[in-house]
Parts: sequence; structure tokens; C-alpha cells
Amino acid sequence: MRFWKMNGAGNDFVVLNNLEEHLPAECLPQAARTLCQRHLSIGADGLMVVDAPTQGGDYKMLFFNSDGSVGEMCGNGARCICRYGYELGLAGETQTVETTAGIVTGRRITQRLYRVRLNDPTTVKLDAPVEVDGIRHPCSYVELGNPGLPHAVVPYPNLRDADESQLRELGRKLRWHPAFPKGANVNFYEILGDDLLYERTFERGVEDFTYACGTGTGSVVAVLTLLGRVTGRNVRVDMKGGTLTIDVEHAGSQVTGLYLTGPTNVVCKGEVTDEDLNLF
Ligand SMILES: N[C@H](CCC[C@H](N)C(=O)O)C(=O)O
Repeated sequence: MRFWKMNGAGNDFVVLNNLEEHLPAECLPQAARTLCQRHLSIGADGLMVVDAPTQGGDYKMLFFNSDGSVGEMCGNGARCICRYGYELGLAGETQTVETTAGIVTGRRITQRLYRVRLNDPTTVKLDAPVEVDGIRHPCSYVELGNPGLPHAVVPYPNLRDADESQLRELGRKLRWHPAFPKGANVNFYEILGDDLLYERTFERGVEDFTYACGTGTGSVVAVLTLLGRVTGRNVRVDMKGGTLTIDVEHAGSQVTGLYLTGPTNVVCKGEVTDEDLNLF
């Protein structure tokens, strides 16, 4: 079985081409759990599988978190898969990807730089504070696409110097907070300057911080644009694994276009030989 290992700003993925491999859908969650394990296997935040289109797109992207759960969408994953699709000849420089959350369009800018139009927000609650251990945390809540990928957006002063274990503890509690029926990816941010942010995302399905989160940055910048805290044009978001750029189009309080641009890396291309992988 052939695979690519890719990352988008350090958010890393194993990519399989099911147009060639023909793996049955029911074995994919287990494949994700096995292949994404760090130390024991290839190791990644998620597994992405390219499959045949059913809605007129160039292909379908299935996304699984490292714990085997299905993610509705993944922004960095979509950027990576657009590069994969382009380099494999499945699509051209501009492409249409079918995701669980809806259609995502992508564009090659340079060999390593890809831009996707994220699913439009289907829910935006700008002021939705949540209480954890008796403390009220300011919070916004966003879902992108339908079914929506859930994101909590939480300001965190001096995020760059935050105590790692305290931040992880709060991230985990917010991720499982009953205010979020689907659970949530928890995006902590700090405003560093004009249209410049620092962000850390505690991800549902990875159950830890990842090095970057594309839909997370999109959600944060959409919220801050609607709140008038950033312009929404070319907003730079620094994350541990690299820098992502977000553009927001909106008509009043309605976001009408959300664009994610950032780097990709093809780390290796090879054959999966994991002897613990039991597909059938
Ligand atoms: N890192 C991804 C989002 C993954 C979402 C996943 N953790 C879930 O909640 O199912 C991104 O770049 O947009």
C-alpha cells in the first residue's frame, strides 16, 4: 500500500489513494488509529484518504483523526490534499474537493504554497462564555460547513509564555465542555500586532495540541474580523509549526468567504509495511 506523509505548517497527515488501494470504508478508522501512532507507526495527526467523487468534484477527501474518529473537514489537510491531487494528476491548479462538511475549493500558488476556500461558517456565536472550575472564560463558537466542524475561539493573554500543562488542562476541559454538543477544537489566541496573531489549538480527535490548525485559524480570524479586531485581509497567524494566512469576506455579520493560505511539505512517499496494521 502506497502512502505519502505530508504536513501543512506542521499539522501532519498520512495520505492514501483509495482510487488505487480500494480499502473498504469500515477499515479506515482502524487504519487511522494504527498508522497515526507516534513511535509505533508512521505517526500523524490524521489520516486522509482520496476516494472517487460523488458530487461533481475532482475527488473526495475522507479525514480521520489519530483516534480514528471522523473529522468533518481539515483545513491544513485540504491544502495538503490539493497538492497531492495536483501532483498525482487527479486535478489541475484549481480544484474542487468533496469533504464531509461540503465542497472545498483549492488553488496551487507555488510548489509548496496552497490556498483553500474553507467551508462557510454555519454557526457563529461571538459571545458565548463558558465556565470551567468556577471561572468564566470569554469564548466564541463557530462551526464551519454542514455538518459543521466545531471550533471554540478563546483569548489567552501572554499565550506564548503560557504554562504548558495549565494550558493543556484548560484545553482538555473546554474540548469536552457540555456547552459544545459535538465537542470542540479549542483555539487559544493572543493578538500580537496589527493583523498578527499567535494561536495554539487543542484538537478534538488528537486530544492534544497540534502544531497548526487551518480551520481553527480560519475560525479565530472570522470571529476577530466580525468583532472589528483585525481587518480580515491577509491576517497572519503564527502557530508552532509555521505561519498561516487568512482572508475573510463578509457582508455585515455574515461571513461569505473564508480563505486559508499556507505552506505544505511532502515529507516522504513510500510503502506502508506496518506489521501491526490488520486491515481485514
Ligand atoms: N487540524 C485541522 C482540523 C482537524 C479537525 C479535527 N481535529 C476534528 O475536530 O475532527 C485543520 O487544519 O483544520
